[in-house]
Amino acid sequence: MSEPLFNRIAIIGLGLIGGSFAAAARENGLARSIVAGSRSARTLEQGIALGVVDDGSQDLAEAVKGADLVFVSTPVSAMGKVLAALKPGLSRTAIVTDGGSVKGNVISAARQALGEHYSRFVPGHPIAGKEKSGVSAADATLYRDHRVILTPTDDTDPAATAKVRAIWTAMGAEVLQMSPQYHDQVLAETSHLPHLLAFSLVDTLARQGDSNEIFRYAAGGFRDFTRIASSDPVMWHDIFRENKAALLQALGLFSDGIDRFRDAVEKGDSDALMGIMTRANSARAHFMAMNGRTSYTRAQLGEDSIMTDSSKANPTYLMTPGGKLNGRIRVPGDKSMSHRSIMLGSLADGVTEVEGFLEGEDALATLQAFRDMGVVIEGPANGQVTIHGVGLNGLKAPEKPLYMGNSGTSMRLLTGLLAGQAFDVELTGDASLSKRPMERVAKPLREMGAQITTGNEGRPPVRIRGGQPLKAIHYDLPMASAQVKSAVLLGGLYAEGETSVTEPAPTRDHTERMLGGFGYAVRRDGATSAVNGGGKLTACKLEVPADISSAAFFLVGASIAEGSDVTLPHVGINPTRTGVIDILKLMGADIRLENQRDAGGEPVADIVVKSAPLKGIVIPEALVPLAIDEFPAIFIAAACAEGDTILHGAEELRVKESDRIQVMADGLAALGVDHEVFDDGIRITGGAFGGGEVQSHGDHRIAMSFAMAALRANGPITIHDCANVATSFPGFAQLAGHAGLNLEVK
Ligand SMILES: O=C(O)C1=C[C@@H](OP(=O)(O)O)[C@@H](O)[C@H](O)C1
Ligand SMILES: C=C(OP(=O)(O)O)C(=O)O
Repeated sequence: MSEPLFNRIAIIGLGLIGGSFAAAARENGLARSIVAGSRSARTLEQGIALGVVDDGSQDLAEAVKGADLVFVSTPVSAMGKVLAALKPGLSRTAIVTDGGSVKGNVISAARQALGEHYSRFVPGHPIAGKEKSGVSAADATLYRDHRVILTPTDDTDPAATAKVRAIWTAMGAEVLQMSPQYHDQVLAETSHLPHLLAFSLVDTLARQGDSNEIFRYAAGGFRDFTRIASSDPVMWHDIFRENKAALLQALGLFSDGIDRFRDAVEKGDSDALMGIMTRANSARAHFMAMNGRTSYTRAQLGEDSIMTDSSKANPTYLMTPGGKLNGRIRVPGDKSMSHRSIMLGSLADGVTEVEGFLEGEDALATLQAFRDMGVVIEGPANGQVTIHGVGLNGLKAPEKPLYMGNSGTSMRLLTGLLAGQAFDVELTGDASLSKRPMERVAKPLREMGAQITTGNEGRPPVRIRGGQPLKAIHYDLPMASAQVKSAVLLGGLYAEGETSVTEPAPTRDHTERMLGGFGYAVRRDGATSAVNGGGKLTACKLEVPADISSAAFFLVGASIAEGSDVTLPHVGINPTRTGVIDILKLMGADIRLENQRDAGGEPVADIVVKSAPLKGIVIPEALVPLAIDEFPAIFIAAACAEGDTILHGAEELRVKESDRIQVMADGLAALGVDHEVFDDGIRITGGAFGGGEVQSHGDHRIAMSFAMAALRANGPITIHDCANVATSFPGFAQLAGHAGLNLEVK
């Protein structure tokens, strides 16, 4: 047996929290002996009788003698006195920690009471509890899969913090670390305020003369809202007093919110009412997703700064080799079009209805940004979104920076669109987006008169100074980028005169087509597109087809896995997006387009793919921009083809969510695929390959591409860091599993 973490643990205050800590320590073999200190002889007797602790003392200094860990779980208001009382018994090296729900005041009390021993005090707060209280309710599993927040200060000994972290982790808890101030603020907003409101609502209604009548009719809403008003008044009395400053601040925020709501009700302002409630709906959906550890809003909500155990938030794909793909696979809506539907719908006059919207995190980041700028957007529900457009000049200044998550398209297109607004705005993103180049859009927009600054080396954050008159320019795009083209055209909506852009090679033209769909004239002349500023967009109905970039994984998977036969219905086959089909066909793939039709100005088809022997090719450079997002998947096809596949002219791949040339090369190397990296591309020699461990570097397309590689690998493939698959393809694992891929999400 391994050594227990502690020799002797003393629990001071043997209620539900202390008793459960003792029970969990015992069950997990974390101490040789466990004793308790409590003023109540009865509690001690009970604890010993239940087998939760071995021994106990009413004298707290006596109780902690010989303990190398002391866990104090008395009410927060008593903490100072309790610590002073136990201090004389503390051994020099003993670590003291607590379970109080307020940290600032507890820390001040501990600093005073413990004196020179303060550096061994590790403030903590397990976020767990249940309706029952007292040691008789002690539960060895209470902390399993719950969060525990530690708030060490600069004076706290890091070794002591590490040991306290270790014991909580051993009890199955997820340990987070943050500053005491942040803890008190977050808890005031998310726990103390709701408790106060529940107590207050019940009390307010109970005071009314006919309260019995009211409660008789109290329905689910009342019960749900006020359940926590049954909590222990003594404990909450303590918390409200001890966390006064943060609670008052949270109450202030809340009363501002209530005033806004009241105002909207009074005026019968439907837009304002719908705005508040649709934002609340989506925020709550994000919270729930966040707790399921999937949402881009983790960072937006400050969680990145408090998450220390990110592995739990980030799934790994465990791929069993072999298998084939079969059936009808409906992949989610087109990402590029989903972004633009929100942008143009918001700027239109009237109500735009969208069907087939991609409920992935990138498109949701765009949607949230427009909500933050005052646009009322209902949904998404089952791909349906209703956008109450505010007109070209109706956006409002957001209250905080707009968070674009992982999405380059959101940040670049919004930079263009926001360059001509009357207000200042800042755009931020996650770790990957924060490394991507933004000067490519800032530069032409500055030429138009915009005031834009970018961060270090031209990366995010992007800060835009409002109120700058824009003038039209002609811009020759230095690289084939639909995002830069779109940013300039969207800026052009606000510029005086005709803004035109010429591209070096055709790139996706959804901005041009969709502007047309909203009744905004776009002049198109060969490689040049142009708009006149000052026009108007008119709301419309939009149908977003399935995303060919998501379909691409199945085009490759079905091509490489013998016996596959897949139909991908209703996929967008806009000619500026079909490079992947052309490339795979050149390699020998069996791909047919059936039922070709027009859906709201975009061509769509059902794509039928059957497995076929592939051969290596030199990829025509003209096809590169038309397949720019599909190269990770195409590289997997190349690894399964006979002979060499050679790609040049694809340096843009290095500035996507990851450096897609290098990251794919690293993954191919892990599987033993022969290849050679070029600055602007790669050579891949196809053949048999094995399993291995692949890092996706948080890049959705890398993760999904290597998932398909498993169909032909000779060993299992483990793909790390797959959370961002949800940016473009929520539900990928399930859908692919259904089609025949052997994928386990861990
Ligand atoms: O305009 C768009 O919707 C996109 C353009 C492309 O980016 P670049 O413009 O950087 O090539 C593409 O990679 C991205 O996924 C979506
Ligand atoms: C490059 C991509 O997206 P974005 O630039 O919007 O992050 C992509 O989806 O592959």
